[in-house]
Amino acid sequence: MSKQGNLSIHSENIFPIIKKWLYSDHDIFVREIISNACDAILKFKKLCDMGETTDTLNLPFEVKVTVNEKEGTITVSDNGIGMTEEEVEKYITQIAFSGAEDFLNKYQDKMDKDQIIGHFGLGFYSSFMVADTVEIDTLSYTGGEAIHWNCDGGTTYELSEGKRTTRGTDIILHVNEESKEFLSYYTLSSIIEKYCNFMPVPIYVIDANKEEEPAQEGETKEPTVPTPVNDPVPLYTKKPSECTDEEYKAFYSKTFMDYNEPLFWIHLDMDYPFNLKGILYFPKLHNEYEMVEGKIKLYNNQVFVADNIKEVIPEFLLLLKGIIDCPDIPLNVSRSFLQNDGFVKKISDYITKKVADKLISLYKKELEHYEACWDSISPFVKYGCLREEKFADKMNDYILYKTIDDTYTTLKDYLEKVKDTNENKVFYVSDKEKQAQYVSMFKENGMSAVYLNHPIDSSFISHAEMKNKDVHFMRIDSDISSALKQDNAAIDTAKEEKLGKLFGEILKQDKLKVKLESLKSTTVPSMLLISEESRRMQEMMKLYGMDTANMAPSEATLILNENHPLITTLADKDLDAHTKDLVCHHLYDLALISNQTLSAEAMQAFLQRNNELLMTLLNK
Ligand SMILES: Nc1ncnc2c1ncn2[C@@H]1O[C@H](COP(=O)(O)OP(=O)(O)OP(=O)(O)O)[C@@H](O)[C@H]1O
Repeated sequence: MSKQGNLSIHSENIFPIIKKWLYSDHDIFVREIISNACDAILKFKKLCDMGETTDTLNLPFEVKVTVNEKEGTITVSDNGIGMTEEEVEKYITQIAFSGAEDFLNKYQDKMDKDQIIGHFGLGFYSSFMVADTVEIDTLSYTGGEAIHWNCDGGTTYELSEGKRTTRGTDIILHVNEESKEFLSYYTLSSIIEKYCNFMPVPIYVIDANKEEEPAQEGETKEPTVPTPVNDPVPLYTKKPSECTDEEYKAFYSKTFMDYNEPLFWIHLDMDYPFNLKGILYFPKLHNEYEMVEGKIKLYNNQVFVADNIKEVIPEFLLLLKGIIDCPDIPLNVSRSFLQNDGFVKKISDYITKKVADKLISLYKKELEHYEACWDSISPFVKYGCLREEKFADKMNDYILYKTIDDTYTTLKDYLEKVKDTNENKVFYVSDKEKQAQYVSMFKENGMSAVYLNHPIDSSFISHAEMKNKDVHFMRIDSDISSALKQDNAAIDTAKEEKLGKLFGEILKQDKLKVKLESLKSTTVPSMLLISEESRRMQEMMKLYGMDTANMAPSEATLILNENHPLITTLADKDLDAHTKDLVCHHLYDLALISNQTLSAEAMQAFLQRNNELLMTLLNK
């Protein structure tokens, strides 16, 4: 039997386009050809299950990829369903080809290759991206003649009698000059691992040019048992009830090459109204400022599609590591289509809901563990709240705040605790070092404040205020709470005025307010309070790249403690001008220092003053 045929009337332009197109990721052919081979095996298995065939020859089911660098070929062999002559003509030359033609007509004008999510649809013909000639050797499970198909990338193909004696198909690619890199056993193996690591049939990669090392004299050599490059039954395809913690952890480290244990995970398993399986892992952060580089691998029926597709997976989840396998997502469509697709939105809503449910259940059932994980997961949860309204609504009562006593609290519990001293006000620490003096004052007075010192927190604070209407977040140095002041202490206004005038004349800072307060603490003579609003405004302007250098400093108030001897002496004693100047500057600098770093100039003056003070001590 030998026969020639024309591929299609419009085919002249197809091959050059296939060859050029998707040049950047032409390794896709690996996925297309191997997934066809797996499909052929699954189809045959199905026939066996249905009792349609009793052919048990040629087992076990497997796909073999043989690379022969010397001959320049890659052969993908399967022992699946095979094809008859009619099927080759129908599926390969008519349907598949018209599929490829349709596909290219549709997308060749779109220069943006990312337009098509998974590039599904190019199918068998993607092999012509890397091969000049492609051959098919196939024998159908229905028996009959083995078929050989051959096409050299022109407009015709040849059909003749094939050589296969067992059921299945060999696809032989004669790799072209420009694609020789794929003939390397290691390159090809790693591409197969990338695209086919969870395909449902064992896949073996064989180096045809590798010679077995001869056994040494007197040595009996054990034959090497080949191992598949893939995991045909990945953990996420199993039922959650069948998986152990150890298996989840092992799957994590193998899949993500991360040898740190994940904090916890969510096994997704949905059949209706869409199919979705997967596992999402929460990785552990090594320090509080680290942002993990997450990775969500998207699969379609165990065939790898791509990493981190934000059109399908809510963006904030990309901070996690995980696998999502959803056969229902339409992948041969543009990204902008996916973005606006209601069905895809439902999938992403489902995943978001599952994540929130898991976190809430941890809070309710394993609070201790949830608290232990909080520092690692908090940037993720907060980012999620900023990005997804629904997630924020669900999580609102389960967001933890770390207090200055190193305990964890919810917003509700915090507000309940402070309702007598600072109702609806949350004092927070944004910088542990710079605000240490305020923290110790709070602690001395039994007051509570929370740490919000992650870069994400400034945005999160505004969001939390929006969600919790009456609540105000105040940085710990922005206000003097009544709890820090002495009860019912009347301020001597004449003294306050006198000191205000003195500091005004000496410091010459128009914007600086001076206030006398009767603080409980007798160790702090002066402190600086920075207005929350004006500080936030400046921070925001900085964030948007506006020049804040020449702007007036944030509204600040210098608090002088009426109960500190330095202040009373300064107010009451008749001091010479130089001493007054020295003490006022110093009190201001001391207040400033516990709030921010001094400018170079201020630091210079401060050090000089210190020296002078030491000299006066020595000269006493
Ligand atoms: N190894 C194989 N064994 C048996 N049939 C095959 C094999 N490879 C391809 N075929 C047949 O050729 C058809 C066309 O394959 P092609 O890869 O072009 O498209 P597809 O697999 O149907 O869809 P997709 O575009 O998603 O890949 C397949 O549907 C199948 O019937």
